[in-house]
Amino acid sequence: MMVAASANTLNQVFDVKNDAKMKRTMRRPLPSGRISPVHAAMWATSVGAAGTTLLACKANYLAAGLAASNLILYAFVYTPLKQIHHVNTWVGAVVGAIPPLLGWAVAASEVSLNSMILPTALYFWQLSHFMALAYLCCDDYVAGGYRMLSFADPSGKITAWVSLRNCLYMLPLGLLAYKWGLTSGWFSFEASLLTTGLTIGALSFDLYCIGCLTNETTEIAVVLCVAELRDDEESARQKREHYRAQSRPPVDYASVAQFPFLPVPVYISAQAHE
Ligand SMILES: CC(C)=CCC/C(C)=C/CC/C(C)=C/COP(=O)(O)OP(=O)(O)O
Repeated sequence: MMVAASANTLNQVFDVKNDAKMKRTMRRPLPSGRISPVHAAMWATSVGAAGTTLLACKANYLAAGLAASNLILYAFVYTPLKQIHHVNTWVGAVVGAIPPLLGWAVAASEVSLNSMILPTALYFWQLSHFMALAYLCCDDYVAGGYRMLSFADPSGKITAWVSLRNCLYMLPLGLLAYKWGLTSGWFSFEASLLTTGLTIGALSFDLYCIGCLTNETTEIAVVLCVAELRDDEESARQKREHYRAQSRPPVDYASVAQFPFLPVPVYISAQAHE
């Protein structure tokens, strides 16, 4: 927890200017000025060093090494990469997948094939999660200066496909955990039920983006598809707005559950906040 807190804090220290430009993150302690970057950096350094030392002394060097390397991967590789290339999402998914491996290393003093089930599930889940987030908050990410796959994908078709593909990869993991003797049959059943639910959600996202769940005409979809292949980011943004204005999802789908993976962030204007 201490090393994760340190990594998260460093991420927010490095991203402070970008986070200040995004509605989703602008009210966090650093961009809103409630905590200074120097204060945060000092906290991150001390808690990170203390956490790694504790792991090395009270658990084992494997756990301490995993924690320290994950901190470096998160704060010094993933964080700058967010502004350079959309591959950042795949790197970030590795970062988020390491904590259960770390827990395993603490308990067993080793990592084995068995220990990879939960990290693998988290890796695939995060890709689906961040694809949905990058699609829903696309303009916010553009404003923040980050690079996401959804930027050059105004119709959302590629983003939705990546989301669906990673949900499909999650489907057999519960069964695999049971086959490897890690869990009970009930766990396997419940995990399969949950991942099937996620996959159905991702499938509806996919169908929505290819136009099957909207009143959008095939003609618009084809025009946008061709436009995507040759457009720059600004015209991609205009096309995305045009696309959203043209294609309305079914009322229930939009109003009851805009997307099944996560609640859509609620933006409170600065005036309303005061
Ligand atoms: C031991 C150790 C170091 C564990 C780290 C665990 C951890 C904090 C994982 C988070 C992974 C991740 C990609 C977060 C998103 O960051 P983001 O910068 O994209 O999120 P944001 O846009 O909301 O700031």
